[in-house]
Amino acid sequence: MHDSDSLKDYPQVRQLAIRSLFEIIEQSSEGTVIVDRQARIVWMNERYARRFGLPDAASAIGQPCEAVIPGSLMREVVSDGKPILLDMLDTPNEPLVVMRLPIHDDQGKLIGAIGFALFDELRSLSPLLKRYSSMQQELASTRSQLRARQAKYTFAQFVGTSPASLEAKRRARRGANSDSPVLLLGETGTGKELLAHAIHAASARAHKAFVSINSAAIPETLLEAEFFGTAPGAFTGAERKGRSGKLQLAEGGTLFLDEIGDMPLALQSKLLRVLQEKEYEPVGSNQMLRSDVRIIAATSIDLQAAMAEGRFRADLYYRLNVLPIQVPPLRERLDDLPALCEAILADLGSQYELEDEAQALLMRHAWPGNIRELRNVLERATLLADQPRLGLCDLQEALGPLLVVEGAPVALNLREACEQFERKVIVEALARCAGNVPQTAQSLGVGRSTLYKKMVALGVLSQ
Ligand SMILES: Nc1ncnc2c1ncn2[C@@H]1O[C@H](COP(=O)(O)OP(=O)(O)OP(=O)(O)O)[C@@H](O)[C@H]1O
Repeated sequence: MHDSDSLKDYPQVRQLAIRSLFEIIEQSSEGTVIVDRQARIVWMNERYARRFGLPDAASAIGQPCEAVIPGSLMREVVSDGKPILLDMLDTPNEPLVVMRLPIHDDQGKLIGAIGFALFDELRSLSPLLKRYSSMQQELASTRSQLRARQAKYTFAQFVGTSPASLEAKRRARRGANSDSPVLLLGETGTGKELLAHAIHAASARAHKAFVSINSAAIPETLLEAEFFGTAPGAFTGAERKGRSGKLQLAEGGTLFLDEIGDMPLALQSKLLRVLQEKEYEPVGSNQMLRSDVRIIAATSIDLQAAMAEGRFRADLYYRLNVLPIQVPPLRERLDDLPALCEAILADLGSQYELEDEAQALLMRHAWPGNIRELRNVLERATLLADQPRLGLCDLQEALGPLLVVEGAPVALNLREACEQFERKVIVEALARCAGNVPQTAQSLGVGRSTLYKKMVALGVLSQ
């Protein structure tokens, strides 16, 4: 009889094929396991048992499959009866390529499932596995980057129930519900950045990135590349490969432009184009990229004055000024001070408390550095104090010279009154010049070193 004759009896051939298939896969696979209808292991080969740290296959019998094979989906197969022809099973060593098939009895009733771990013998799958593991790595790094770029604050962290605070919060919430630009205006340390985070966190873009760029902190020559990124080959050395700009990192999310008033004019024109056309070119590229970002800008300088002096483009100002939010200085919302102190002290360590006289002293200070200054003062007081109850002396020491808030009832002698007036003039001029001392000195008509000396003497600048 020819070999081919034995292939004519189809049912017989089918049985042989089934047996051969089972034997070949069973022998060449990394492991085989059979479970019953309850997903309990009824058989396992020795190799597979050892892979999962068992001394022998017999010790697996009767155990739920997941107890032996973490992440096993055999239970899914016995519950819905559907095969999983190709899947990846993560194991502590390497991922396995697995195949899971339901087992039916002669009447077609589902009685269990068989799983094969195909790995070593399927070398042709190694490019696939490589790709899978590099995709896993990429996914993990994208996830961690996104986590790092998520909003750090929510509205709940903006402490304050004074009318001025509630109004700023109300407008910010309105900003969160729209996609239009938001312009946060207010002195340094008033909580503009906190509100920008909170707006993003409450917006529809919350699951995407929140990216900040501070125009005052980055040298002008680097700002454009930082903003738009660079094309491959645009630079030599480390930058040769090209780099994503903040706009690209914020794609789909929110771009926070801190100290927008310090943005160079050339960059202002390019930003305007992004806002209007929603496209930009990375540095050294001639390819336009589409951009979908929500802009929140903040400044502590007077943008109207900057416009009048030609330092800020009027068209950009009008484009950004869709929803202006004035964040009030602390001296105009001293009602918020007790709650702010409590929140900050709780953040610094739950044991600290302020005595009444200490609180009263803080209520008299004008807080040119606003809540940032309050935080620093309280932090300093907790470091200097010997006990958790912070008294008047602790706060006097931490605060330094008091800058008395206008209108506060206080008896001053002539020298103190003159000093207070000088301090007020200097602090206001500094605020107008965004803290730039040479510019402030010029505007006050005094020399730079004279101004520095006065600032130290008056406690505007610590020594
Ligand atoms: N209403 C508030 N409640 C609680 N903490 C606040 C509040 N406002 C500001 N802070 C805290 O004060 C500090 C300064 O706030 P933030 O950086 O948001 O100010 P800013 O206006 O952006 O300052 P700058 O203009 O100098 O960048 C931060 O530690 C912030 O968490």
